[in-house]
Formats: sequence, C-alpha cells, structure tokens
Amino acid sequence: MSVDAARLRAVAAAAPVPDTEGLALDQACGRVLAGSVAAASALPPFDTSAMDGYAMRLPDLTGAGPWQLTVALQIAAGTTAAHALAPGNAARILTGAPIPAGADAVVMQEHVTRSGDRITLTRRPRPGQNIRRRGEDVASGAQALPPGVALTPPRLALLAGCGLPRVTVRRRVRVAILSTGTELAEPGRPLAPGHIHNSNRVLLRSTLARLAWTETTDLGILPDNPHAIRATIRQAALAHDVIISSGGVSVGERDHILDVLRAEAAELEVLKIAIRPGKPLTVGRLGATLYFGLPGNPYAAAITFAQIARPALRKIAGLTEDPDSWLPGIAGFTYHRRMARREYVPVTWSRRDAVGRPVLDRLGQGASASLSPIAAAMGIAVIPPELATVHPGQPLRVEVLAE
Ligand SMILES: Nc1nc2c(c(=O)[nH]1)N[C@H]1C(S)=C(S)[C@@H](COP(=O)(O)OP(=O)(O)OC[C@H]3O[C@@H](n4cnc5c(N)ncnc54)[C@H](O)[C@@H]3O)O[C@H]1N2
Ligand code: MOO
Repeated sequence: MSVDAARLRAVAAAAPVPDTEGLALDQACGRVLAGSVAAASALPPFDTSAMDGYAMRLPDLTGAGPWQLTVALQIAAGTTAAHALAPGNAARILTGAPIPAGADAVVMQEHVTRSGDRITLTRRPRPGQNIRRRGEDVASGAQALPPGVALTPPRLALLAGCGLPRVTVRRRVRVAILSTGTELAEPGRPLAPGHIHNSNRVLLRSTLARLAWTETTDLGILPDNPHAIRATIRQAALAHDVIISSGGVSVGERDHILDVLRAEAAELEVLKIAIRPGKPLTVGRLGATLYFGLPGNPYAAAITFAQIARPALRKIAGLTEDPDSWLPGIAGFTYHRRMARREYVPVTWSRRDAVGRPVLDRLGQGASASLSPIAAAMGIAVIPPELATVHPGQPLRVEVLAE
C-alpha cells in the first residue's frame, strides 16, 4: 500500500469527536473551533483615525491650496468629539480616536504646519485618507472564524477584538500510549543484559504534548506478553479515542500486536506500507477507537506517527485545515537506493541555491533504529519510490521540523 493510500485509509477510519466545551480565550490556544463564530461587535467598532494628525472636511479645501483651517476640537483615543466638525475647522485627533461627524480625511501631523490654533497644508488628502472604517476588518455579526480551525494566537486576538470572551471548542482527543517490549527500561534505570532504554515513550508523549487538542494517558511499558497486551488494549479502548503503541508489529514470534488486534476482532485498515522507515505500521479500528501500532524502532515510530497517525488524529480533533509546511529543496548528496518505497531521510542544510532552495545534506545511513540523525535534522526529505538514485541537484520536497 502506498503512503498516500495508507494515510487516506487511516483518515477515512477516523471520525471527529462530537463533544464540545466552552473555554475562556486564554485557555483555548491550540484548541479546535467547534462551530462558526460571529463577531459580537464590529472591528473596528467605529470610524477611527489611523494616525496622530488632523481630521478635516474635504469640501473646505477649495482652489489649489495651500489651505488654512482652525483647530476647534481635540479628540484622543477613548474619548468622543463634543460636536460635529464645523465648516472651516479641523480637529486635532490621535491614533485610535473616533472620527468626528463631518470629517472625511485625516492628515498626519508631519504633513501640516501648525501655528497657534491654525494649521496649514499644501497637499490635498484623498477622501477617507487615514480613516479606518467601522467594520472594515470584521463587520458586526459577520463570521470571524470558520469551524474546524486551530486557535492560534492571532485568531484568539481576532475573537477578542470582536468582543468574544469565550469560545466553544471540540473536546480534546483522548489518546492512550504504550511501549511494548520486554527489553525496555526507563532512562535512569540500570540496563539489564539485552535491555535498551525506552525512547518512544518520551517521543510520543512530547509529540502529543505539542498538540493542544490531545490529552494523553501513558500506560507505560508492557512486556511482550499477549495476554497482558490484550487486556490493556481492551481496557484502554473503553475510554480513549485513539491508542498508540510502539513495537511488536513485525513478524517475530514476540511480535503480538497484530494477533491481539485480530483476537479483539479489530477492523484492520492499514498493513505493510511502501514506506521507509515504518513498513510494519499497523492501523486498525477497535469499535470507535482507532489503533496505531507503530514500529518499535524510534525513527520508524516518529515517521509513521507524523505521516499516518497525525493526519487521522487531526480529523478526530475536528480540524479541517491541512498543514502545508513543506519546502522545495535540492539534494546536495548522492544516494543509491535499493527499495521501491517512499523514503523519509533526515537532512540538514547550510546553504541555498540561486533561487533560495536549501541544498540538502543527508544525515545518517538510513537506519530506522538510529536517533542521532533525526535529532540533528532540520528537516525530512521525501524520496519518491521510483527514484533509484538521488543525484546532487535532484529536486526533493522537505518537511521542515518545527523548533
Ligand atoms: N524478518 C523480519 N524482521 C523484521 C522486519 C521484517 O519485515 N521482517 N521488519 C523490520 C522493520 S522494517 C522494523 S521497523 C522492525 C519493527 O519491529 P517491531 O515493531 O516489531 O518492533 P520490535 O521488534 O518490538 O522492536 C524493534 C527495535 O526497536 C527497539 N524498540 C522497541 N521499542 C522501543 C522503545 N520504546 N524505545 C527504544 N527502542 C525500542 C527494539 O528493542 C528493537 O531493537 O522490525 C524489523 N524486523
Ligand atoms: O520500516 Mo523499518 O522502520 O525500515 O526499520
């Protein structure tokens, strides 16, 4: 199965959580907007000056100029004019102050000369110059944000500007994670012979912690015991939208995940993807719970999570936007490949070509058990299955790793 087909299958098996909750704006960063939001007030709420300067009536500026006007009103932000602007008069006005009735342009103070209560200007302003109209950003009652968007800081600022103190978001996606492997020990514990420290637990926990629309239950390490794994998975499925395990999806006699899923009558959606690393990724459905059996090798776990699990999790969260954060890059390396799988290669770069594309240096030897290449990488280059050899200059798509 191709990577794209596997991703589509996983996404098709995912359904958005129906429940919602109301949150104060400062609790809602990163959460997913449940419905469309209408502005409670217009933004800006009134016609407002964009500059410190003078508001005036354009019909007063007859002939070729220069023109003289009398400053007869003072309007600061947070106040309103006592009366309309009379013919022949100008208003001293500060940025953010309401435009007085009768005025139809603001000239910045640098463009007039002032002497006592008289100003002189030599250039005729455009109608509406330096006036921000009521509702020009968002009209009152208009849609401020559509459903299904993640609430970024600018989007929260927009809601605040439209007078909304709270927002309705989808509840968080409940994710259970577990690390399978009799050989696993938590870092800080001494290693018994044949044991290895658990990398995937913190990899998955910290990856999920960055997704504000998830909440994680960490089920810890499970030894390669099919009964214990089955009991844990069955229990976890009752209270979680998603279960993510690592390890035990390959073909050895200690690899139990597939057998356990079959025993639980899971609907298997994805098996054997043409991906490197991560070919043995297993995706299934246990009732309403989506199961991702990531491979045990940490780089394979990271890639399969990002490529297959995360898009499905985003759909469960109710997100409707697709992140599109890749860059066009070009290879600065030669790589002879043997496999017809889409390959994800950790890369770094220190220079760009004439049109600004990063010139990529490949990190590591492609081992899916290695962590130092991905730890040093600035991005992941995607090598298409059909490309037998990557030559320097080969255009490659690069998925940039967030800081
Ligand atoms: N005969 C075959 N053997 C293997 C195949 C195959 O097709 N035929 N596929 C290989 C590929 S590709 C991968 S990837 C791995 C995936 O294996 P599993 O998902 O079953 O993972 P394990 O066997 O449990 O572990 C693999 C490797 O990763 C280490 N590991 C596991 N969990 C962790 C963890 N939480 N933190 C750090 N390291 C972990 C484990 O000790 C193993 O070294 O299978 C190949 N084999
Ligand atoms: O798919 Mo495995 O992850 O290549 O090592």
